[in-house]
Amino acid sequence: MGNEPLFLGKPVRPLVLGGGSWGTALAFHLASKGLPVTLWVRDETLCAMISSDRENRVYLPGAIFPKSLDVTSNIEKSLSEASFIVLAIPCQGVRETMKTLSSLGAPRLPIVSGTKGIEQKSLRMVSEIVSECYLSDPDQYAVLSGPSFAKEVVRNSPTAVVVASRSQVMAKETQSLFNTNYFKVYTRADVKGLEICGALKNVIALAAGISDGMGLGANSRAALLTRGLAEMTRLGVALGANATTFSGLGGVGDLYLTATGEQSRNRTVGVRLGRGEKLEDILRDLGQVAEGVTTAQSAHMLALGHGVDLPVTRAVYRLLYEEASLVEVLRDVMDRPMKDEEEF
Ligand SMILES: NC(=O)c1ccc[n+]([C@@H]2O[C@H](COP(=O)([O-])OP(=O)(O)OC[C@H]3O[C@@H](n4cnc5c(N)ncnc54)[C@H](O)[C@@H]3O)[C@@H](O)[C@H]2O)c1
Ligand SMILES: O=P(O)(O)OC[C@H](O)CO
Repeated sequence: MGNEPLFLGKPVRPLVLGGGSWGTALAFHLASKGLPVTLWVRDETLCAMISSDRENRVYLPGAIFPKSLDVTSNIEKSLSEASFIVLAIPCQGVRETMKTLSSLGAPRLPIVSGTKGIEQKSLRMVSEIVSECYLSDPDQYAVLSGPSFAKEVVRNSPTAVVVASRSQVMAKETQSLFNTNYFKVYTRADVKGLEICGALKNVIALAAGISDGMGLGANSRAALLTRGLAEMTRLGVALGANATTFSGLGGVGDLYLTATGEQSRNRTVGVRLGRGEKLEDILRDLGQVAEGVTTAQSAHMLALGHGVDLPVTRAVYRLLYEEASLVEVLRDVMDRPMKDEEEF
C-alpha cells in the first residue's frame, strides 16, 4: 500500500460505467496514468469483443488499452472492488443504473459524472437523479464537463475541462486524479450550472448544425451561438446557477466545440436535419447518443415550468417533436419582438 495514490482516503480503484466512447476514453485516460481501472460494459457481446481486442473498435477504435485497464460486464463484482464511480452512460439510462447499483446493497461510492443531459420525464439533472436513487451525500458527487471529444482525449490532444462539486475536497481530489500535462482540469463549485451548460450546449449545437445544413451562413451560426449562450445562462440563473459558469470551459467552451466541431454527434444530427433528412434515419446511422435530441424536450419543458424564454431551444423542440418545418421555426426565431440585447 505504501505510496499507493489515494482518492478521498482510499486506494484509487475507479469503476467506469459506460462502454461507449466517453466511458472508454475516461477509463483509458485514468489507466494511462497507471491506475487500476475497471470499465463496465453492459452489453456482454461488446464486453467480450473489447476484452479480446484490448480496444473498443465499435465506439473508440485506435485506442489500445493500457495493461491496467480491465473490462467487465459483471456490475456486482466490479462494484465491490471499486473505490469510486465514473459515470459515462447516456442520461436517460442513469436512473435505471443508479437503481441497479442501490439494489446490490454494497457501500455507496463517490461519483464523478461525465454524463450530459436532462432526464426527459422528471426533468432532473444527473446530480438530482443520483441523489434520489443512490447517493444521499451531495459532497460525494462531482461533475466533469467541458470541451472534450473522446477521440482527442485518447490521442492526448491538449484539452481543458472543469470539475464542479459542492465539496471543495471532492472537487480538488477529482482534479488531481484526472489532471495530466495534456488534460488540464479546473475546479468550480457550481454543480447545477455546469450540468445545465453540458446539457443545453447540445441543443444549441443541434441548432447551429441545422443552420449550417440549411446553408444559412456564418452570420447565422454566430448569432445562434451568442443568443444560444444567452438563453443557456437565462435558464441556469432561473434554476439557481451562477452566471459566470456559462462563460467558462463548460459553457462557452463546450458550446463552441460542439456547435462547430465536425466530430460532434449533436452538430452532425443538426446538419442532416437542416438538409431535410428524417430524424429516425439520422439516429439509425449515427449509432451513438446525441443527447441534444432528448434534452431539447426536457429543456423546453423546464423553461415552460419556470417561465423562461428559450427561443432557440423551442425552435429545435418544435422541429423534433411537433413536426414544425425548417421554414416555420426559422420564421419563429427571426420574427420575435425587438428587444435590448441584455434583456433577460
Ligand atoms: N463522446 C464524447 O466525446 C463525450 C464527451 C463528453 C461527454 N460525453 C457524454 O457522455 C455520455 C455518454 O456518451 P458516449 O459518447 O459514451 O455515448 P455512446 O453513444 O458512444 O455510448 C453509450 C454507451 O452507453 C451504453 N448504454 C446506453 N444505455 C445504457 C444503460 N442504461 N446502462 C448502461 N449502458 C448503457 C450503450 O450501449 C453504449 O455502449 C453522454 O451523456 C455524452 O453527452 C460524451
Ligand atoms: O459528440 P457530442 O455532440 O455528443 O459532443 C461530445 C462532447 O460533449 C463534447 O464536449
